[in-house]
Amino acid sequence: MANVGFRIVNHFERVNQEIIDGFKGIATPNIGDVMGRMFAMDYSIKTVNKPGIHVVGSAFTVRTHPSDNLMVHKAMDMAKPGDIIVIDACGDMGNAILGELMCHYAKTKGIAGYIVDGPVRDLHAIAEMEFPVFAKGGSPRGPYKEGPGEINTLISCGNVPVRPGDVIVADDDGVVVIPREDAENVLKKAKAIQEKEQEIISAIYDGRWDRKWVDETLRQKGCDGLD
Ligand SMILES: O=C([O-])CC(=O)C(=O)O
Ligand SMILES: [Mg+2]
Repeated sequence: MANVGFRIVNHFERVNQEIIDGFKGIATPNIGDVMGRMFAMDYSIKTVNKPGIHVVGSAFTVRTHPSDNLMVHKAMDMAKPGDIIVIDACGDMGNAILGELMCHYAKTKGIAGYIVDGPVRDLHAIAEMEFPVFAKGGSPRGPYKEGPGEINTLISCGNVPVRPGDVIVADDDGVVVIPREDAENVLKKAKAIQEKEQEIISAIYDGRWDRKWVDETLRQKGCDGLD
């Protein structure tokens, strides 16, 4: 483990599959809200897929030198079915970190998707094949294959820390990261929020949505012009 910046960690704990599967169908805003609104990635990391995408998996992390994908190729060979490869490319927009070939290969391995703090390429082909990819944008510039980088160490992606084994949920709104030891608790709370929001929607259409809090809050904050 001495070669800081160029090393691979082979073993880490994944969250129980039942808990990971529990997040299927729960929208990212509901999950983000129950973590203090602190664990959602930056808006710039968004889907390059067609609308309606929703993916859940276990983080398999890569930190790569900007514009280089050597360690991402190694990660594809190592990741397990259901893993989402989360790539910290230092937020650099120089060169695409992956493209359609790497998506086809990942798909055959049962890898659930890619999240990239950087650009990708072959956008049309990726959208057509419906393999989940979230990135900062597109670029035709291809990646180098020189290294260095790290696999399965702490990374930062979209301004959120991500550790291998954290739970990732991504949809049209973006990406949330659930710290692995908190996954069960966050799942319970996110389900409760989802139910509560359904209740609110019913209340809106029944004319029962309580709006008193808006004026109360404005009054408390000293706003002029209220009745
Ligand atoms: O050349 C690369 O490594 C990335 C790429 O375009 C692909 O995977 O299709
Ligand atoms: Mg390509």
